[in-house]
Amino acid sequence: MAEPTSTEARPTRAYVIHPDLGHARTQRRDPEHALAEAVALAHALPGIEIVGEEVARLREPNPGTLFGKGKLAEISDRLASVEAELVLVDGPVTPVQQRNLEKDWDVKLLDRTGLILEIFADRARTREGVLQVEMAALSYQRTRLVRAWTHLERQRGGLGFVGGPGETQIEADRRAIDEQMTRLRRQLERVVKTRTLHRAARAKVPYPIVALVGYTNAGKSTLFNRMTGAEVMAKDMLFATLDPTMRAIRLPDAGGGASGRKIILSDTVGFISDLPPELVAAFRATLEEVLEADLILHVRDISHPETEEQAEDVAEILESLGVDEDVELIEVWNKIDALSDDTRAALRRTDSRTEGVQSVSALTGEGLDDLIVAIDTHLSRALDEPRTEATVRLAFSDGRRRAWLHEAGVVEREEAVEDGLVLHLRWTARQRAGFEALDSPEE
Ligand SMILES: Nc1nc2c(ncn2[C@@H]2O[C@H](COP(=O)(O)OP(=O)(O)OP(=O)(O)O)[C@@H](O)[C@H]2O)c(=O)[nH]1
Ligand SMILES: [Mg+2]
Repeated sequence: MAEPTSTEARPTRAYVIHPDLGHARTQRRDPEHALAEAVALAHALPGIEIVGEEVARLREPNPGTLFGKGKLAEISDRLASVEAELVLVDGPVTPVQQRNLEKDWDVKLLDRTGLILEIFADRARTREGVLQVEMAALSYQRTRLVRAWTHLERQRGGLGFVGGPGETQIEADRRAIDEQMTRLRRQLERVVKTRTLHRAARAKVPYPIVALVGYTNAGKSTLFNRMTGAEVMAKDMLFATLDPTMRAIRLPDAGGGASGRKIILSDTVGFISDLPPELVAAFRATLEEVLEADLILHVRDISHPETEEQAEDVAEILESLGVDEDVELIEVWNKIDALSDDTRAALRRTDSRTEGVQSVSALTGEGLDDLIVAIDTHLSRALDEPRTEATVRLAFSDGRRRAWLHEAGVVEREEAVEDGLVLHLRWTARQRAGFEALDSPEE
């Protein structure tokens, strides 16, 4: 095994492989996109230089070496020619396969779970986040005591908690891990208890909670920053946000639209496909805020080629977290600035026809006024605010105020009369005040 000759902070040369099992399992995703996502994941790890990447097709995983003989040699040559030190395999690798591949290729190897754990370990900020990553890492490591992935740890002092046990004392190590997990679990319980107290204190603040959720890199933090003026890290890096960040804000007055309602906005960790099961469980509590949200904003990167698949993944995870189907939810179609004019115009049409969809650009601010009106409307519904009926008469030319009422979702019925439109409404006092604050059209 090639040991680094010194501890200088030069980046680790990493090679990314996405094993494509083809028809061996139902493949929803284009393997090239999966590889691109794996490379993006790898970039999220500090101190890494990607020196190569490939989709490696295999008909059936070999139990001993994952890849068959020919493939093994082929990849080995490529690894040698780029002098790779670390191989990231975007999929599950058994401990035995890992050991054999490391020996055969003379590299360190991380599988997908190991990689995500490394990233989580690097990103965790709060006490609870750190403890959860430690728990997840330990339970993962317990199953593969053949060898710990000590390479990165040595490089940058990360993941010290997994300790890199040697291969000689597996039994003792297992016991030590169990003890450590028990300790962590106790600490975690204490932290969660404290947090519950905090939450109880916050519950007295009568602001509704609005949670931003979505696939990683969808633009949640960027939107959060736009809306709060805060500088939560927004990076073109997966998992830029690990622990939820919450901030109380007053909804801005969107051109006479929204009400100045106070809300708590919560930014959360991004989702990814095939989140390792250990992590789903471990991060459930991190996403607990989502369970308490009065309104969920599902932020989507609508410019991403696999935006539909990503949305399905998010829906699945929300369901597995126990988010109720009748929780109010707005789909925020983000990054419309990155679309062609035609696609964008088409989206805007769909959006204005579809309840619960708002297209925006968190980057340019386009569409945010409408989003704020929609948040207000959805919240008033979620909070079950009392509504009254009203009728409003508008001139045919008053398209703006008519659009506002439709956007706010308060129109029950519309009829044309001789000199304009009569709109029958059901609205809350807040919505009424918002409408009355709109400028009247020039007569
Ligand atoms: N073109 C374009 N890029 C955007 C927009 N919103 C966000 N981005 C970019 O997308 C990348 C990811 O944005 P983030 O806000 O960090 O995404 P996130 O959803 O918080 O990601 P995680 O925290 O990793 O889950 C950054 O490079 C942003 O600048 C947008 O409306 N248009
Ligand atoms: Mg973020």
